[in-house]
Amino acid sequence: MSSPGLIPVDEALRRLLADVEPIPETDEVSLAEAGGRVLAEPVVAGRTQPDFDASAMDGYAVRAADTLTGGALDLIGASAAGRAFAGAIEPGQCVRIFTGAPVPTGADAVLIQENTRFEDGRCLPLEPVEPGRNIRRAGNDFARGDALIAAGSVMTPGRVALAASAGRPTLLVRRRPRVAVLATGDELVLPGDVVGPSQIVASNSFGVAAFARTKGATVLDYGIAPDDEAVIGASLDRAAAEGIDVFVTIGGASVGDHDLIGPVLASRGVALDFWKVRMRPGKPLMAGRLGPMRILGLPGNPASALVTAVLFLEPLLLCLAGRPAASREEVGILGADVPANDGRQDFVRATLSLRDDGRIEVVPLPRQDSSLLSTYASADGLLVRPVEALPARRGDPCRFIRLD
Ligand SMILES: Nc1nc2c(c(=O)[nH]1)N[C@H]1C(S)=C(S)[C@@H](COP(=O)(O)OP(=O)(O)OC[C@H]3O[C@@H](n4cnc5c(N)ncnc54)[C@H](O)[C@@H]3O)O[C@H]1N2
Ligand code: MOO
Repeated sequence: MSSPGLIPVDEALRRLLADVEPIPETDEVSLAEAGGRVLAEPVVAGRTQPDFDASAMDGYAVRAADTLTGGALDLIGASAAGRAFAGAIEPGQCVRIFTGAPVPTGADAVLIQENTRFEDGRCLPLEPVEPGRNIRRAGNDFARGDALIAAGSVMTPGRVALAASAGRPTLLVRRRPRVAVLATGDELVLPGDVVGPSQIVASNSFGVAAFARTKGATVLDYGIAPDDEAVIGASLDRAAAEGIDVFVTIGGASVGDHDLIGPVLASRGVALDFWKVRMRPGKPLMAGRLGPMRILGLPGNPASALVTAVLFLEPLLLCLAGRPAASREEVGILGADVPANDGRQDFVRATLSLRDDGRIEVVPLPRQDSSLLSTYASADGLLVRPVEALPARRGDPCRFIRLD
């Protein structure tokens, strides 16, 4: 079955991301706040690590040649992390040393304590060590001036620690994309409010906002607008005035008499990049821009709003943050037979589990109606069924996207 007038998911994504520029503004943040942020400058080492030869083990700093003779060594002092031994080791001497401590002058190896016997104040090496053994050379990790982390990198925990080690208390990162979320619909009330006849509790904006935050955005909740063009329009104007990068509306994206997002955007002269995508759920998805502000009109059905957020809002946020928006599709194994697909690319809510052979088994959940939040919330991923896919059997390879 063909679906005229709908554009393929890939094409919609291409149009959405066509000329997105990374947000140029930056924030200076402390290291404590830097995790997950995108670096706006390279991190260059302001120091050398370690900046002295350091012991990698607890034991004795020795002259390696002295351990070949089998004779006992005189203990002349100790070197601990933070408290170096001030003197130098002469032939026949050793210094007690601990992991991370500076290796004393004259020593060229560290003998681990398990390979020694201590008798009458003297240390007897039980086996020889070669020069350099158990010593971390100065500059082994990095040297002052080394380029450590490139601009545009996401600050993973390891990179935050590296920046700390390089001596940086703060970092320049790209400003987070600012997202405003507006729920629309006369039927909506806030969670906790009295639900009148024919009303429902607004849920999607909370899910979409939580999602956008986990993807690095600052999110403003614009609340609920009734099905009223003036109110929705005022919200759009507010977003433009507040410097919002992505204005996300939920609901009112379809063709009914009360679906007003399209008319409101038209009234502000917004040319839509696309409307209606060849996908399920999420067909009535619209995208446009008002000046520099991107607008994503997500469909109102809960699973449709959340799936389109995963497929479109996430890559848009990544691009705005200057991060590559690579495909998140992975290969798994079908855990159940699935029927042939029609003309819309299907994103089937599914559970994922690790099989004994290390592959991921993807099992579609039984009820796929796009109004079902209970199904969405118990899904670990989305089974991706291409347009017009043939029936597939349990055990066949398949593609899926993880939900996190
Ligand atoms: N004649 C047609 N009707 C519909 C079509 C179509 O192509 N032709 N598409 C259907 C599809 S697919 C979807 S998805 C929905 C989406 O329509 P809207 O974006 O206009 O969404 P609404 O009508 O406003 O709401 C749909 C549904 O979702 C509930 N909703 C809305 N907002 C929220 C919210 N923030 N939290 C929780 N639930 C929400 C709303 O009450 C409705 O039940 O249109 C189909 N119709
Ligand atoms: O695609 Mo609608 O998004 O099927 O419910």
